[in-house]
Amino acid sequence: MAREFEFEGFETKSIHAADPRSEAFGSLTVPLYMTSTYVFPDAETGGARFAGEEQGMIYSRIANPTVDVLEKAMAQLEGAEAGLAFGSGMGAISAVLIAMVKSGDHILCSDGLYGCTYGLLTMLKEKFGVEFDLVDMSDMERVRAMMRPQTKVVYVETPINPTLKVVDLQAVSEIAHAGGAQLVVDNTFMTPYLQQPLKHGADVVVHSATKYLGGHGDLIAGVAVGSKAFLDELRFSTLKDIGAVMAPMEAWLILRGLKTLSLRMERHCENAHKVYTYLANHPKVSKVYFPGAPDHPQQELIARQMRGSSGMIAFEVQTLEAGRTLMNSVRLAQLAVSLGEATTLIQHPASMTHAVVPADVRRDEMGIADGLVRLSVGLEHPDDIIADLEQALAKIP
Ligand SMILES: C/C=C(/N=C/c1c(COP(=O)(O)O)cnc(C)c1O)C(=O)O
Repeated sequence: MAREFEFEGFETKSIHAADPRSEAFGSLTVPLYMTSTYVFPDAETGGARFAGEEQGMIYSRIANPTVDVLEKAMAQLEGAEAGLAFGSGMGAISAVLIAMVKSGDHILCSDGLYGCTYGLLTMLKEKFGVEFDLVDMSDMERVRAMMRPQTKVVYVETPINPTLKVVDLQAVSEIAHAGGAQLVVDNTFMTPYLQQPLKHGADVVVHSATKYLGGHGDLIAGVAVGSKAFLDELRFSTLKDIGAVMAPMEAWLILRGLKTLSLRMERHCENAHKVYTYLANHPKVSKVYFPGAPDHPQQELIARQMRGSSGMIAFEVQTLEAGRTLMNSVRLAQLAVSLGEATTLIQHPASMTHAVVPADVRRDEMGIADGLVRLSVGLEHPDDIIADLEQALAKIP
């Protein structure tokens, strides 16, 4: 079980949230329950647990003791009543959205989303008649105008993958709630160390735990946090019956990642600021998108909503060819999708993470240019990251 807190510091909570002392032997780390099923003491107990009349483990697709500790730890770090773990970020997102909508409903989204999230929305529309629209959420009048009586969910990434635009959660939540909709926020790029959307009016927060939460590029996982009532509903519906469950090993690794989350996010932020300054002054870089930019137009909102920039930077070079030359020339950064781990990663959204988005939507609504490159700034020495970019940019004719 995760302990109830008498300490306030995030750094303390993220280390002590997983309190295994209720387990046997007093192990300091959480025991790893590599089991698919649980033995009932007698038939009556088995029946009572299936009927929901008695607490207790039934089957690891429904709950697992190691995963349970992670769920409670994530709820505490995000300031939620409850958490639920999934086998991937997309598993969490699909379970939440499918639970919230039915045919004929409408989802209003930020005008930028991870490519597969857009793919999921397209599938829900084409196969199940759930409509969705993207809207520029820097214009609240436009958001209000796009709400429909059928709008059940307002779905937001902030900062947006990959353009890093920031959305005012408090303002959007007021519009969503006034229209009878729930606000779902994907907090993957920030983590609860840098941003806690529930404090700004979100109803549910989702994460790709694959990224900063695990922090070491060695797992795929997802998490949702929110009200206990909603997450209990999810557990026995779109988790249990669709089945995108998190394995106990992944939960154990994420709990280990959480212990250094605050340290790692501080270093990701620090390194990203140095890399941003380098890129912003480079003659071959035409535009840089970074929430930590000192002249960022949304400074007031960023200061109110975010504790730091995180480690993500997007920037444009003149052409797609120039971008490819750059990506083919890095030697320290790795040319790979994903983000949020110790290794600096570089990728090309238009042809990789967002290739699934129709070109007109990708370019005209999401603002993803063909020359846009996305950098997940890692934990290497910043001088080495910059020297690597310097030699790679020099290769652009
Ligand atoms: C290759 C994956 C990338 N992203 C993923 C992602 C997911 C989906 O998370 P799983 O990959 O299902 O854990 C959810 N939410 C956000 C904001 C994401 O960036 C990527 O961008 O590089």
